[in-house]
Amino acid sequence: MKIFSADQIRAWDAYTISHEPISSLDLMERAATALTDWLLRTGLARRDGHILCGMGNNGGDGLVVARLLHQAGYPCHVWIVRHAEKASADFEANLARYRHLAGVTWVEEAMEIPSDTLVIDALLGSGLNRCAAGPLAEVIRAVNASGSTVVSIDIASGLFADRPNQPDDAIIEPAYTVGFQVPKPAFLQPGNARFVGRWQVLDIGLDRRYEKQTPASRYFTDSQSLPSLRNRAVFANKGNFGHALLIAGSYGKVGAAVLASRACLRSGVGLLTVHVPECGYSVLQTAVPEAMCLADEHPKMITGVPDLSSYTAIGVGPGLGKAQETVRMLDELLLKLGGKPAVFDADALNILADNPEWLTRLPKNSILTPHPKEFTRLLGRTWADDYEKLDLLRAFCKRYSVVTVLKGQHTIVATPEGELHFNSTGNPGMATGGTGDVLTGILTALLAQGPPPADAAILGVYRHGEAGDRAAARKGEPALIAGDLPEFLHW
Ligand SMILES: NC(=O)C1=CN([C@@H]2O[C@H](COP(=O)(O)OP(=O)(O)OC[C@H]3O[C@@H](n4cnc5c(N)ncnc54)[C@H](O)[C@@H]3O)[C@@H](O)[C@H]2O)[C@@H](O)CC1
Ligand SMILES: Nc1ncnc2c1ncn2[C@@H]1O[C@H](COP(=O)(O)OP(=O)(O)O)[C@@H](O)[C@H]1O
Ligand SMILES: [K+]
Repeated sequence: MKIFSADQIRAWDAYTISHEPISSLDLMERAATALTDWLLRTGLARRDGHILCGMGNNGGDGLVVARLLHQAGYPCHVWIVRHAEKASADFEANLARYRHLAGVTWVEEAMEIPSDTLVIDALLGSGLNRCAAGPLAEVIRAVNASGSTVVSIDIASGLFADRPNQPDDAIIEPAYTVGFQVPKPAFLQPGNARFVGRWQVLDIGLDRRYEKQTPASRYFTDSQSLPSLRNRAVFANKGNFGHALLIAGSYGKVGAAVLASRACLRSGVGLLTVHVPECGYSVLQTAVPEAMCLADEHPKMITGVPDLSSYTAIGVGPGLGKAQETVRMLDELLLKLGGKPAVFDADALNILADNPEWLTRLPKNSILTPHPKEFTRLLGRTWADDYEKLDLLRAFCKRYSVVTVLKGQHTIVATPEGELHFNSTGNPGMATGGTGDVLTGILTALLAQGPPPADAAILGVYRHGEAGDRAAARKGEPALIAGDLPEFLHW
């Protein structure tokens, strides 16, 4: 699914209005009807709730929701904050319609909000063009202080859809954000967690032709937009699915090699060889009998690179450590890789960060899988906000011609062409040691089977999160451990 900017979404509304065709008033009715149905379906609707409206179309949505809830037997208090000289036409039309049913209260300062009620936030939507100030800011702060359950329509009032806010901006902190059609960039930024809550988007029937014909550089990966794994032909043999080599583990961290290996084998690879320090040999042969094992001559760390000619993809990094001998091994690996597809993770990334001049030696389209800390090390700097992080990520991928998987809640797959793919699966239960090693195993297996690296990364990241979601559903988030993930992979 494409992710559009606030301007593009506005243009999409306009396209639908002129091509369906539908009046803007009827489109507002459709959006607010979908939202009211959601409130009724989830059981959040209640009598005596508070609906807070601004004077734009977001406020117009609020007035339609007020009317529909009233008609459904849930009359609410409607407050309108006077923040402008003039209201939007659709707001005015819906104010007139609502007034047939009940009154509204205009305010120019914060009102009393009870602590145990439902607040529907329709103050400001995607039309926000400066930070909320004056009475709007007062009302926003009063809502946040009330402790009520807040549902924001379209986006939390005060939150910019596609650019950073300042730390002191007045922004609603909702329990839920209910947006329309597609997620807004703001929903996906870790720094906005407080201002988004649990979010979802409702289909309001915006014209699909606009989505098809409008270019985007940001995507949301859901089950509908996944690259697929090649079908396994009936007469296939193991030679058809690649031979992966994992280079992983050091004394005390052989588990990382085991986790990556199990995940690799559960991701369709034909053959797997794992290169571990000598101390990991019997561990690996016992824990993962399906894998072949090469023992390094060093008892505790990996110091050498095997002959790479028979491998179709290489994964390096989990549990490696950063001993001098291992640093030399990575240098040798970069020399020997040629153009082979490869995944670099964990200490392989930390070694690259210590030797940034090696980044230009990475094979084109290599996959790098840093978490944010590792990414700051690779960059040699940090970022001022989530949006700058995305700019830096794009520039990094372009400069080194690599695919970068920036891990987190919505893991981002960034391509050398400048596309950003935000993942939709995964949960906080996965914030536990070793889940990244599992991802490396998955990605190495997929690369070995030959798809374009960006597709392998998008698909692998999605399935990794999905396995985490299945594991969490079965065991509960706190009980989830990395070893569960390979068992819950399903292709
Ligand atoms: N017909 C349509 O195009 C649809 C629009 N929809 C709703 O329309 C909303 C966007 O409507 P608008 O473009 O009217 O935008 P808003 O409802 O966000 O209001 C913008 C108005 O407030 C002013 N404003 C912006 N920032 C302000 C600030 N900090 N302090 C005071 N005033 C400020 C603007 O100048 C403008 O007059 C969406 O968020 C969505 O809720 C939905 O009804 C779906 C269909
Ligand atoms: N809150 C979260 N929501 C979704 N996924 C998460 C969350 N926290 C962590 N993850 C996922 O778990 C994995 C953690 O990887 P990483 O930090 O490398 O762990 P490790 O180094 O212990 O293997 C990543 O794929 C990340 O996307
Ligand atoms: K809002």
